[in-house]
Amino acid sequence: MSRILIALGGNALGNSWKEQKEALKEASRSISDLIEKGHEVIISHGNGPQVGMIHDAMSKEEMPLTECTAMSQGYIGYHLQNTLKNELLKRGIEREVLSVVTQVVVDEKDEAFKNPQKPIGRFMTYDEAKAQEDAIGYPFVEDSGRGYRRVVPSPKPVDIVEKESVKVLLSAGHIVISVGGGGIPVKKTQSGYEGLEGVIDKDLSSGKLAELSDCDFMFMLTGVDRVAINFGKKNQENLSSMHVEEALRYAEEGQFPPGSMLPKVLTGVAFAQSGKDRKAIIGSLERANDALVGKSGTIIYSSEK
Ligand SMILES: Nc1ncnc2c1ncn2[C@@H]1O[C@H](COP(=O)(O)OP(=O)(O)O)[C@@H](O)[C@H]1O
Ligand SMILES: NC(=O)OP(=O)(O)O
Repeated sequence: MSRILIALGGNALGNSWKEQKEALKEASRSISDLIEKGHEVIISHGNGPQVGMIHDAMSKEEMPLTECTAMSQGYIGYHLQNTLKNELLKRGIEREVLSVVTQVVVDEKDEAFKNPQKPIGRFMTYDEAKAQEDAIGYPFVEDSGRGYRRVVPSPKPVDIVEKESVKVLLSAGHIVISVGGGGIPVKKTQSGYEGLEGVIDKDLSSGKLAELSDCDFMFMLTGVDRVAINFGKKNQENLSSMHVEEALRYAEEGQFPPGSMLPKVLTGVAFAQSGKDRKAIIGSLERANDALVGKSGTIIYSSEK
């Protein structure tokens, strides 16, 4: 039996509440397979498309991104609690599934605040993105051949405020959802914690949570079956495994874009190096079970495969 953190990609959640619920029914089947096999599971999720949608919808209120991330934790967390609980009940498994609204401490001097790099919201054409930049001042980037998206600051996670509660819930046997959307970015002040504008990368926060909760495996489930080098080019090569040194070399060569695959690979490297026999796997949700037995996904390892 292993303890596994599963990080669900924001883009694997669809573009509307209906699509999200259907996608999470599918995710809940894969996650339940792991639970049925006796593994302990912790879940985190992205919120890039969703936090952009919420921010746009709340624009009249000028709702800060921090509050929008909190809303996305409730919105996605509810669907996940509901679909996973129902799938477990169908299989005769009685377990509590609950979301922890999670704050993540960041450094207010993080360079990311001056250099927005995290794509959020919907994919746009160049002309749409440029018009939005001219009208509202939102900078944008091209995102992995899929279109153009708004970018926001994405500070690195330093600590998880609710980490002790997460550990208590896990040791009581509950299935916990935490650091949704990377967690709500906060800074520590003399009088407590205060929200900061940005969206933390959920893979980086998930890596922290996986280390703190002593996981054996960390799954980053996204839109591709495997990490590739020369991604999107004629000579694309999908990788079934990467030693940490190989992964860092590819990262140096610029094989992984900063707003998408780079944080996953760097998180995988840090997790694999953080303890003996810890392994990170990047792969697709549909093939999560295959990935656990090495038939899919890209395993990142530091000692033995
Ligand atoms: N080298 C690469 N190998 C595989 N996928 C890549 C690579 N570079 C960019 N990508 C793209 O990055 C995406 C994963 O990043 P992203 O969509 O931000 O993740 P998430 O699913 O967590 O939201 C993949 O679906 C793929 O389109
Ligand atoms: N917060 C975050 O990293 O979301 P995505 O995984 O959707 O980009």
